[in-house]
Amino acid sequence: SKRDLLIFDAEENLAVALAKYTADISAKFAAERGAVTVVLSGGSLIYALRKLTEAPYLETVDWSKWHVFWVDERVVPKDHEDSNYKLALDGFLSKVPIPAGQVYAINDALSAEGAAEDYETILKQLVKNGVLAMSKTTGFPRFDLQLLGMGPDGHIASLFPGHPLVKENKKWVTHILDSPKPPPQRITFTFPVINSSAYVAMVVTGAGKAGAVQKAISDKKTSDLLPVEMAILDDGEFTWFTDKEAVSMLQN
Ligand SMILES: O=C1O[C@H](COP(=O)(O)O)[C@@H](O)[C@H](O)[C@H]1O
Repeated sequence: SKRDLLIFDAEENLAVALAKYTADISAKFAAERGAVTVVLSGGSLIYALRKLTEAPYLETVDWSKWHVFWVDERVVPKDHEDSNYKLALDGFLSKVPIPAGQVYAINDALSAEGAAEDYETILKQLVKNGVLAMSKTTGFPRFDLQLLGMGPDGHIASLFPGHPLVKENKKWVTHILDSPKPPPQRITFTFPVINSSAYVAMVVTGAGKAGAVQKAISDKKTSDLLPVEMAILDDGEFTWFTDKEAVSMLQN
């Protein structure tokens, strides 16, 4: 597993580089597999994807090959202000021509537990269809690219510091009823799924996240690992996309 730390002078430059990175990975998997499985988080990540909706990528990316998933979702109606689906639809998905049937939103009519089970069933069907790859070593699905953000507390997806869900090692998708960040009811991919990915971009900007970035990037590991420190890919490339503010607490 390879890890890279990219630091940009300005968020604008980060967004430009993130678009090229995503387009290159998209071209690789479209050619190799005929499908590109892309996982989105909610939060600030969606704004950072804005350059993909402009020239040249709007025309050059083969959007027809994209299959879009969420690493986590709040259990609210799809048109609710807290919905990660709505955030991505408004800021990204409505601006690129991905076939609607290849955008896998949660079933918002179900309970959190039901929605997590339903989402895992959809993933298993896509493995059977050959759209979604499986990791030969972990036995979990292997997404081509996960585009993720991190909260100031070091949480990723809806996997929060000190929460028992960070230890889930059987389910692909699980649910949480007591998220410390509202809204409380969510579904989330588990660590084995995140860590089976081929590529992960961890997109983190702003001074408010500098403490978690410092802890995550430090060589000195303590037993109280932040969720972002538990994102260790089995066989993939993990790239931090950061700005100066986010790395302002690093020593070198
Ligand atoms: O609640 C959530 O927060 C994280 C981090 O969001 P950010 O705005 O601080 O980048 C996000 O990655 C996750 O998908 C979302 O549900």
